[in-house]
Amino acid sequence: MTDDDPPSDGDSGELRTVRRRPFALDLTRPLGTARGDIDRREGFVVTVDPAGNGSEAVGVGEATPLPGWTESYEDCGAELDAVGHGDGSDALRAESTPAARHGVSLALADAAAREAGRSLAERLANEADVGASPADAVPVNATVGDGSAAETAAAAAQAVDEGFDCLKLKVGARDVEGDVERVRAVREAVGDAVSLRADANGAWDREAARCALDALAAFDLAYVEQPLPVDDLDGLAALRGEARGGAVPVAADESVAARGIDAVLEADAADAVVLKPMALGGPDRALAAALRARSAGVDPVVTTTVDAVVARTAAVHVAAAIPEVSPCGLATGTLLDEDLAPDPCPIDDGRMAVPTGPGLAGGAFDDLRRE
Ligand SMILES: O=C(O)CCC(=O)c1ccccc1C(=O)O
Ligand SMILES: [Mg+2]
Repeated sequence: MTDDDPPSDGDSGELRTVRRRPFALDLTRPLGTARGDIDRREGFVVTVDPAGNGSEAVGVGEATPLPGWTESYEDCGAELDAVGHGDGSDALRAESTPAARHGVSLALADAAAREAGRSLAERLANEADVGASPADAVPVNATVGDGSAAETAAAAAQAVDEGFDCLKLKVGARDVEGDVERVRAVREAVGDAVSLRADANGAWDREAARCALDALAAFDLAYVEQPLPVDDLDGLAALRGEARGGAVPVAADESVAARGIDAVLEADAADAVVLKPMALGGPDRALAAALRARSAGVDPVVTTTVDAVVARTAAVHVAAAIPEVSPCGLATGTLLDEDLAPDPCPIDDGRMAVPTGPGLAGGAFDDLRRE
């Protein structure tokens, strides 16, 4: 990492100092998706010092944009620089620069939670009026990228050996028959007790999606994620009822990030919604979307955008604040070849531990907070 702080306003008597420091992390191997490979993540560690005195309550956040999902790296950095002269996340535009808002709002929430001696999950749940104590562990799925049927089945079997009982397979990067063979191979390899999801990342048109869901109905999928392009909410709503009488539930992911949770719920477009704090503008916004989905009878699932450890840990706190959350796509740390700090959320038997705090993870990110 190199130092690239924006000019500090600490001397001018401003309430807050916001700093950003760039990082770049390679994936161990590319994650194959219908929208291309993800092979490297570049972003910013964000720190805020609400008291302006370098006290214990300096908060840390992370802004790791993923073009297609969020603003560009350049726009994210520019927005963080701008807010470094302003007064925090309220000034940040969640719609146009969600990753920047994520970084700052997370750092502020971490600082506030530390100050109060609570975990981030406790603070988020309290601010959102959840009315239940956060979980101390959350169920997670393993994420399996595109590959041949044999490669996919081998990766799936390995994940099950490691204790996962829910797997998410990337589909849509090859033709529908190829994906059906992959899902068949996985189901044969892991047996009936393992929950399977498939994520098409918007690859199919309506006809291909109907074919795919008809063929995939034989394999007892928990859901197919984003089978249609982001804007086709009516298509998603229709697909839910069509395929073998609705045998394959539908989840919306890109559609939530692009159109907003309210539009997706209003259109009856999904049985489940995939919520990425980095794409939605922050942990607070992701939790709010999850609670709205819940009250509409739609199942919320929290995932990362293959973020570094700070944002990943924040997403774990978001998931922990959702009562009885379904398996979440948070087990993405092992996709990275290196990380900003050791991971404070060990996975055991398909469940990820939620750090007790204060803030994100007690002293686990002290080096990042103080650098
Ligand atoms: O949900 C998971 O298992 C991991 C996260 C994931 O798949 C993902 C990661 C980066 C960008 C997009 C996506 C996605 O869900 O489509
Ligand atoms: Mg997805």
